[in-house]
Amino acid sequence: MKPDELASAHCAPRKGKEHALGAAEVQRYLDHLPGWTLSADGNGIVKTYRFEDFHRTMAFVNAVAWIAHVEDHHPDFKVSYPSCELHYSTHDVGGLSLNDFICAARVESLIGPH
Ligand SMILES: C[C@H](O)[C@H](O)[C@H]1CNC2=NC(N)=NC(=O)C2=N1
Repeated sequence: MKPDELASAHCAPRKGKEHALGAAEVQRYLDHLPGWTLSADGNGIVKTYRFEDFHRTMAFVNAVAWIAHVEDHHPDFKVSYPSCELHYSTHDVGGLSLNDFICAARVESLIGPH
């Protein structure tokens, strides 16, 4: 999939090692997702979003939760008063799949320029 197609794609059940993305493909997608980086263990992608106050942070958390519900793909959240760290990884492949990048791209579209 081309990186600019991620935000309009939908997650699909992806289970098993054959759906794990290789390092080159991971880097190609990360290059199109500003602020997203590989997690320390290399099995996930992370980004911290910053907000003016708790209300805005929680509005973001709820919007991302809706994406998770619709796409049936679920991030870990680390929530503080002015920030939310998102962590996407695909447990079913033991690493990164296309689903992680689709959701990250959808969050980027949701939040707009920042
Ligand atoms: C059946 C269902 O699609 C799977 O259990 C989904 C649900 N949400 C998921 N979320 C994440 N982050 N990783 C998964 O492997 C995963 N699997």
